[in-house]
Amino acid sequence: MTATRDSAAPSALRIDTFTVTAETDSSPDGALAHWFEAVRFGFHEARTEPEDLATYAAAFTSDGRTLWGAYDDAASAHAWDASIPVATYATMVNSLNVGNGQLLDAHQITAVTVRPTHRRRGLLRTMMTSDLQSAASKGLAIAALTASEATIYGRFGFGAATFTRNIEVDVKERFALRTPAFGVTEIVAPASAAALSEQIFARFHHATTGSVGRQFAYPQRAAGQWGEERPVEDKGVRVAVHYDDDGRPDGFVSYKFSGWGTTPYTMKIVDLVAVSDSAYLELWRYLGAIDLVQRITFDLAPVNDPLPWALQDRRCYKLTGDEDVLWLRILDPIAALEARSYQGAGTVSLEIVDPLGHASGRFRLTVENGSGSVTRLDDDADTQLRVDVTALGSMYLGGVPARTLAAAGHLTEQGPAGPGSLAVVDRIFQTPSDPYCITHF
Ligand SMILES: CC(=O)SCCNC(=O)CCNC(=O)[C@H](O)C(C)(C)COP(=O)(O)OP(=O)(O)OC[C@H]1O[C@@H](n2cnc3c(N)ncnc32)[C@H](O)[C@@H]1OP(=O)(O)O
Repeated sequence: MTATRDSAAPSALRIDTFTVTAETDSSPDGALAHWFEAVRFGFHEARTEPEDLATYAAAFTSDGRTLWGAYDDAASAHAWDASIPVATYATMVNSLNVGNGQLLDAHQITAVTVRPTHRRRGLLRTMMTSDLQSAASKGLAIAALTASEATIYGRFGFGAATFTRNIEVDVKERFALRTPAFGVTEIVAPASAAALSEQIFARFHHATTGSVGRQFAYPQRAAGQWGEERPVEDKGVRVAVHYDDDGRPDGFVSYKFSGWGTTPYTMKIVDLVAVSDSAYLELWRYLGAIDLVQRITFDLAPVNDPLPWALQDRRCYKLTGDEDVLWLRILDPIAALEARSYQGAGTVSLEIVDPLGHASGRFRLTVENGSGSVTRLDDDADTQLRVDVTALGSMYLGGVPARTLAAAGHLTEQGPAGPGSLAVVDRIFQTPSDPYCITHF
């Protein structure tokens, strides 16, 4: 474990950061155990079981996580152990599919908690501003997170960029698909499930704009090797894999029965990954054929879900919620805008407004044959559009049209060449499908 100290912490608090490695002390008295105590406290979860710490340490080592803890050395007598941080924060780097199969390293932020006794004193702001500065100086063009509340991260330049839907599907007698069946679906032996899920996710990740690479825990949870609460086997999780006509696995679903006490009898999808729309529908055909089940719930359905349109009776499909998943923060607009692909050709000049300064400036984006190049302009150059950095994050993957953000005041046409530039942005930023992120972190 390597540690550094941040002297910018609010007075009397000490911020340490450490990376988890194979040598990290995972004993109940170690810094990792104390860090977990704080995170689980922050998210209202039960205290960590000591025997789980070594498993988490191995997982975090594989993820390459850096952990932050803010410590209150001046805690009064009888207060919780001063070695348990009063605030936590963690980062790792994973790839983000920015469209057209292009993967860009994204700086991921997770495990943000501040103890109620220490909230609203600027602890989050201290950790976040110092971390974003460091990520930008390492050359990471984008930071990403999934947010517990929509009100926290806009002030740091993050905009909601991908969305999913919560659905309930009635799988009683009237459930049937109108699409022709293809391939086969098999129940997977528990020992093979993690590797198969990884293999299928890798294909999905390369094919899906908005997907982020998964941390160590994902295949374990998909396979039931890890349960929802603890990294120990959950024997209630079952896994089915769909194989295409050539016998190649192209989708999996892992699911768990909610119990005979739940009515209607409900199967909850733990994870579902399909590399094509047809594999997705075949997994639903399988789910709809499970006997004794009346309802299936899924929290990560795509916004433009083909399922209701493939059902004989689209009213089997009920939308129960709408969620933002990935929030993006552009740190380097030149690298970020040049990494994604575009539709056709067009030119637009932008003034990016970023209160933290990372993406501030004036830029010209020139798109030819779907590729973009970006030039920094003089600070007093005329530009056609003024855009908040949060809006740039929201429109970056094509998930939110610029005209929608403009209507909400986040984007404004300006200057003599401004009129019409919004339409140009909407045309060139359009993507063939909605960005779709099915990974929380
Ligand atoms: C990526 C993730 O991990 S998402 C999980 C986020 N964590 C949680 O939801 C756990 C419960 N909440 C918490 O632990 C804390 O309340 C946190 C982490 C959200 C905020 O920590 P704090 O140290 O209190 O934030 P800090 O004092 O730095 O506030 C910075 C600014 O954000 C604002 N802010 C902080 N939390 C919130 C919130 N939940 N809603 C709205 N505004 C907020 C503050 O008012 C402040 O605004 P200002 O700069 O305009 O004055």
